Amino acid sequence: MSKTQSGLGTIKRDWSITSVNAPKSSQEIPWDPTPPKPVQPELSGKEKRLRDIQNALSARSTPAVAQQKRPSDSFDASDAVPPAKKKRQLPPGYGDDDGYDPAARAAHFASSSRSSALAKSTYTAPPPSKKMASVFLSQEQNQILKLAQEGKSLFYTGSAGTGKSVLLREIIKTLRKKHIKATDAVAITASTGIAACNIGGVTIHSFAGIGLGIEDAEELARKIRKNKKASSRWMRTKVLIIDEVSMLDGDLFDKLSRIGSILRKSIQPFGGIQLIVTGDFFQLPPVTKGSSSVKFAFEADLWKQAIARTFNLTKVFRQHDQEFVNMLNEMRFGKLSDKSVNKFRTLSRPIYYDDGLGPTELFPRREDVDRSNRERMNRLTTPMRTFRATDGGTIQDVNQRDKVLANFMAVPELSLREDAQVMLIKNLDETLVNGSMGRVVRFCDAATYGTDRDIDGAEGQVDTLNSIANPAKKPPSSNPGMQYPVVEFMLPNGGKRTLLVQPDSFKVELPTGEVQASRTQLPLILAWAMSIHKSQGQTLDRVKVDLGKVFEKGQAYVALSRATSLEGLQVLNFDRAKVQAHPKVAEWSATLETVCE
Ligand SMILES: Nc1ncnc2c1ncn2[C@@H]1O[C@H](COP(=O)(O)OP(=O)(O)OP(=O)(O)O)[C@@H](O)[C@H]1O
Repeated sequence: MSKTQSGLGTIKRDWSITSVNAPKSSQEIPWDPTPPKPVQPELSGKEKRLRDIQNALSARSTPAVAQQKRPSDSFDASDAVPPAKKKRQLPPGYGDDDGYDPAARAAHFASSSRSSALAKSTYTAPPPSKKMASVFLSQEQNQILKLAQEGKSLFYTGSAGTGKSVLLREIIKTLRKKHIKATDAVAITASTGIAACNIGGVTIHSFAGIGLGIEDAEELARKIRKNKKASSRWMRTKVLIIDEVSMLDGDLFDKLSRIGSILRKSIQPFGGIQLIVTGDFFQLPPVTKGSSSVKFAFEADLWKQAIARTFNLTKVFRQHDQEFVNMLNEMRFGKLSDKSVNKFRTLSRPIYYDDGLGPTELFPRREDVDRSNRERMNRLTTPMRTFRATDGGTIQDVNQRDKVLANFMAVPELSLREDAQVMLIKNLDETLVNGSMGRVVRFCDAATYGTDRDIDGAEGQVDTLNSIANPAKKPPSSNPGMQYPVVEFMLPNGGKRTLLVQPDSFKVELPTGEVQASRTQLPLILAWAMSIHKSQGQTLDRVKVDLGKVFEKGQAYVALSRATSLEGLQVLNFDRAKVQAHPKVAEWSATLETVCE
């Protein structure tokens, strides 16, 4: 059966509520929907999301957490074929990774001479407000935030789309505020470079100064002592945040804990540093070498000692259709019912979209991603323009720096043509966010764009990335005569918004503010295809996955759970055997009750 769908862009912000059936073993925190909103079943998913976004935007009361002014951190960066920005989709107000300060931006729009011009921006839907909307954490998210603020070491998990990343951003903001006098007190790390880029941090290896971390803890501690910067990080850190812990090796967790104890001369795990750990062990596992069997972080000897509390988020924000939520949950545990298998099989039908944007096809291997994007580009006949990144940073070793840069979403060389399907990889405001899908409609220089001389542009098309994302400063390497892509983005409400996209900066920064690696590039990637690894954390309205190519446990779950609806999901070669949960994870998750209090 084929069907035509009209345009619905990638939804970054969901405000309505869907609960997943939590495993009995999990620790549930009672919660009420905040803000309370009755579900109106007669609305379509798209209408519901639009309604909820509008409600949220017009809500008068803002929760304390959402009102907190962002610290003036300035992370950006992403990864190589990922997800990161797992990079996860963040709702409005969560632009920690883009150096965005809503207050500064609002002030700019109020005072800037450009504000009147911006008000003329052409939209096919109601023009969005320029300020980032507040996010209302659910009660369960708020409870965890409170404990983190009180200094508790904790691990929280939850199925895909339960707002782990959103909560982590809030925890980071809150803890940075708490430790405002010691800028490097909060160390933000993740198990992989891509995941680290998504939260504006560094890899746990890089934070710890352990290189590959092959030696034993004592030897590594000796090495770190000789490295002034690394040992000072260990001594000054008060909170260690570890994201995407599912990909962290259990032995490494133990080593890190022991290193902390040795360096900080404390018998406590990690030398007494508060730990905030998150991730979903049902998603991607640690990379194993050769035939060695995987050891998850929860299998580490010191896991239970280091993690005082474990929580399981249960409220799914990404999907609104309870049937789909249930199917994904069954899949997560590798226990698909016949009904769900049959339903997944029906998803092999082609889906036709009538707005020029197709699905993003998710592949396990980067070669397939590159090939697919290349093939689609080659079908276009318009002239190709190539944009090369400018790279920098304090890492002197070129190979090492390139390794870090390879985790950025922003690519070293971006070739575009008119009609190319692209994804925005920065949060700009409440409608243009990391993950927004669009199409290149033309190329134009910044001086001409939106002026009388801009004969190709419709009247009023004057939004530029510079004016939105970086009002106070010139874009990093914007060249006045240079032509940049004009992209027509799909908005969450089904409308469109056109933007001149200019270069922006991405960086990996240590807690001290040292920029290890930076890249200036257009905040766009080709989006006909993406790797499952890079898609981790994304929220996509249109997804195509061929499960025949999936080889790793957790990959199928990650890929399919990116989709916001069954209507926007095409699944080829569905095979029950491809969606098995790792037995160790399934077993461990059943013991969560005893891990939790
Ligand atoms: N409190 C909230 N209010 C509204 N929307 C939210 C909230 N928390 C999360 N979301 C939205 O839910 C979606 C998924 O959030 P997020 O990426 O944080 O989930 P996740 O648990 O990290 O998912 P995954 O494990 O798949 O990466 C995003 O679109 C996000 O904006």
